[in-house]
Formats: sequence, C-alpha cells, structure tokens
Amino acid sequence: MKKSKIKIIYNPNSGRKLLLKTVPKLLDILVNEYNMDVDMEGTKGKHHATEIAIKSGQQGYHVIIAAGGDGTINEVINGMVNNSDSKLAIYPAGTVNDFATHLNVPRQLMRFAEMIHLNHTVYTDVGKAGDRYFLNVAAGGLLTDVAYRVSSDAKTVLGKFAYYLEGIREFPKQIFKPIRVKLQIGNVIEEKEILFYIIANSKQVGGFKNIASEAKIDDGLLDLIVIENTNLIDVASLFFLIIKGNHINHPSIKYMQVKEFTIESDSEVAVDIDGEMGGRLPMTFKVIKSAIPIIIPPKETIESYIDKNQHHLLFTKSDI
Ligand SMILES: Nc1ncnc2c1ncn2[C@@H]1O[C@H](COP(=O)(O)OP(=O)(O)OP(=O)(O)O)[C@@H](O)[C@H]1O
Repeated sequence: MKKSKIKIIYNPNSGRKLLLKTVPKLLDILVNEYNMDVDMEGTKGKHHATEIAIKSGQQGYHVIIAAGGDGTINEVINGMVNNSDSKLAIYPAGTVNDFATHLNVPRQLMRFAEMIHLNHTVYTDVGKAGDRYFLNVAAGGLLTDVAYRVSSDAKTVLGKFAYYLEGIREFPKQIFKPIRVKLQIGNVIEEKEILFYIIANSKQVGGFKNIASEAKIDDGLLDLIVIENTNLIDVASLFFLIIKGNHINHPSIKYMQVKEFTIESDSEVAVDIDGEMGGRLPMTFKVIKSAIPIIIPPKETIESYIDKNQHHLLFTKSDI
C-alpha cells in the first residue's frame, strides 16, 4: 500500500515554544508507529505558513498538519482553499484553538497520531472575509479607550471581548462605543446601532463553547450574531447569558444564518479574522461550502479524547 505523505507546518513560537519539542515527537510516532512518510517545516514569520501550504498542495501531500495557534491555522487554510487536494489536520497549540476544541481534536500526541491514522474526514465550510478565508470566526466592534487601557496586551477586538466576558465582575463602565452599521443581506438593507458583531463557522468563539449555538461547520451557512446597542444593565446581563450560551433569544441579539452579506460603517471598525487583525469595514462575508477536507476524531473515540479543561482563560489577571 502507498504510504501516506504528510507535511507538518508548525509555528515554533506559538504556545510557549512547546512545539519545538512536540512536533519532532509527533513526526517520530507517525513514521515509526504508523509507517507514514512525514516531514516538518517551521514557519519563519507572517504568511510563511500560507506559502508552505500552497507548496505542499502542489507537491501532493495527502495531509497537511497545521500545528500552532489560530493565527497559524488561519494562514495554512489560506494556502489550501482552491489550491490543494490535501486534507487538513489541526494540532492545537495556541491559547484558544476554538475550532480544534469544538471538534474535540486531541492534544495528546499518541491520540493525535491515532486520529491521523484513522483518517476520519469531513468537509468543512470556510468563511471568506474580503479576500481572506477564515476557519472559525470573523468579529469586530469599536472599542473605547477604556478597553485599550484596561487590557493593553490583548491583541485583537475579539480577544478583548472574550477577556471582558471572563472578567465579568470587573466589567468597566463602557467597553464598546455603539457604531452605526449598514447590513446588507441580498436586497435587504438594514441600518442598526450595534456594539459588536460575530460571524462564526463553529459554535465555539473566544473560548466560549456555545456563542454560535446553531452553527455547524458543514451546513453551508455562516452564523451572524449582532449585539445591538442597549443600556449598560442589559449589556451586563447579556454577557452573563453569553457565557451560559443562553443569549440568542435576548431582545438585543440578532442571530441569523446566512450565505453572504456585507457590513459597512462610517466609523473605522476593525475586522478580526480567526483572532488576528484582518482589515476594516466595509467588508463582504461569504461562506465557501465544503471548502476543505479535515481529519477529525471519529465519534466513537471522542469520549476518551475530551479534555475536561477545554475552557481556557484567554488572559490572566497579570495581563492587565
Ligand atoms: N517564526 C515566527 N516568528 C514570529 N511570528 C511568527 C513566526 N511564524 C509565524 N508567526 C506568526 O505568529 C502569529 C501568531 O501565531 P499563532 O496563532 O500560531 O500563535 P499564538 O499567538 O501563540 O497562538 P494564539 O493566537 O492561539 O495565542 C501568526 O499570525 C504567524 O504569522
């Protein structure tokens, strides 16, 4: 039988540099336990993972293992959509890894290698935001100066949003400035004053398991959640509901499942893409159905994979 040809693309700097140790071990297990043909390549900086993924697709690798945080995974998928017949597997090594966590991808090396061997594959949708693809989420809002002062190390709008959800007891007076947006879905245009928007492919965003509770990675739809402008008491109670995953019927939440839409604003509103800064509004978002084959654990093995501590703190108190 022909050997599986596997490329591991890893970010040596993500996840406290642990991948420098774990990736060679993973390679060793795949080669020696499962008789696979494996090589690995570390990324050297921004967008390098995309370049390697494009090249690996052209070179006919059967599987590309993306090892790193959500930023690295995002760069890898940007090199795979429309470029490759390779399958994707995610070895999660960052702070959040929403998509992999949602799919119960094991972090333990033997289990992960077994998952690659079992080769259980589904086709996942991806989102497209402007000319960039995202695997899990695009999001944004207009943060106030307070938000920047309180959490200066938090990288992105989504990161700060998740931070405030975690630190709910220290909820500052005002995090978001309401912004006027124009939302266009098909021929329907709505103008709204909003605080935040989230566009999700999976249910889990920012470490919270059920933010997009209706989302499925293979339904050909993106889940758009708009948090409309509301008074402060409502925002606080709303955030509690979000933590519990009980928010979608709240009067200030608009939850829609759509294939394509455009958001515009007169304000300068950032768009986070899979947790990294990805441009500004106006932007058109669309779903690319079944864009990438991805190896995930088969149902019957998941129970034993589940990490009881999947819910991560994005930022600790020492970050502020
Ligand atoms: N060798 C490198 N040195 C510095 N940055 C790199 C290198 N290789 C890749 N990068 C960049 O680092 C960014 C962040 O990487 P990644 O998301 O994998 O790690 P992380 O920040 O530790 O994870 P998380 O975002 O989950 O906290 C990526 O956008 C990528 O472009």
